[in-house]
Amino acid sequence: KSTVSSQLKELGCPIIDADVVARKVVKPQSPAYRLILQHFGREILLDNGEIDRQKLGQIIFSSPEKRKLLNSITHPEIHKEMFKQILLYFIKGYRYVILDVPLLFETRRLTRFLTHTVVVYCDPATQLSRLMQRDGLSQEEAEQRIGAQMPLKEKRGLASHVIENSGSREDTHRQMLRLHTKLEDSMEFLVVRAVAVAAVAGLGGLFLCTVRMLVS
Ligand SMILES: CC(C)(COP(=O)(O)OP(=O)(O)OC[C@H]1O[C@@H](n2cnc3c(N)ncnc32)[C@H](O)[C@@H]1O)[C@@H](O)C(=O)NCCC(=O)NCCS
Ligand SMILES: Nc1ncnc2c1ncn2[C@@H]1O[C@H](COP(=O)(O)OP(=O)(O)OP(=O)(O)O)[C@@H](O)[C@H]1O
Repeated sequence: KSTVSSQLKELGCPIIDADVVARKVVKPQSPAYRLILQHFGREILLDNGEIDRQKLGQIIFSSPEKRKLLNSITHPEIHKEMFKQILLYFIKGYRYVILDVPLLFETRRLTRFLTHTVVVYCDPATQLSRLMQRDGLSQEEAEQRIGAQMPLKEKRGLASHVIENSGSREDTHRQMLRLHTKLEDSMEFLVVRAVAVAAVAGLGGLFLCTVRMLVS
């Protein structure tokens, strides 16, 4: 996903990266940080008071219950922050925003606000070896992380568009350009801008409707 979203960023597309947001919402003294400490204890902290991501990762990727608990703490905060950022882009006049979200189909919370969903697919063996290489993980650690998410094959069936990324970056780039053109063509930005003005004027009830149109 990050590979494709950074290619889209180079084209000037606005991107909201859920992984970046996830790091922001657990900064020391934030509500999610406090809840994490309450439930996981101070032993998951680094000396500087920040969360030791490696330690927390070891805990949650080897226990589905703990992962569920962490998700229940972080996901509402992540989604709130993402909606804020979406609205900001909208106010700035962007016609749409691209969300880079690892657990989109697993949490299902966001999908109803989106008209287009894109899965960046690669075959399982390639996924495993790329993850091991990128994060310096053992095979077991990488399998645990992949096992904590819906299989890509299943996600592929749920997406409205698929980018096949088992091959070269150049091939992926070409597919991304084709998809970008197709999606740009499908934007109805005049309607979207009209709703944005209403939302900025404080018509709170229109917020969800605004978001739905924004990411269309
Ligand atoms: C557990 C944490 C501290 C580990 O951090 P770390 O920097 O070591 O790993 P990173 O965030 O890069 O994730 C590693 C891999 O695991 C996946 N992943 C991350 N969180 C989860 C999760 N809750 N469930 C399934 N897969 C996950 C990522 O997509 C990635 O493929 C961190 O992933 C986290 O805070 N997760 C909970 C928030 C979350 O769900 N983030 C996903 C995006 S919304
Ligand atoms: N076509 C490709 N050829 C070679 N390497 C690739 C290709 N696409 C992605 N990679 C590499 O695979 C690794 C994983 O890709 P990327 O970080 O884009 O995945 P992601 O879906 O964002 O992952 P996560 O959900 O784990 O954050 C990265 O090191 C990336 O550079």
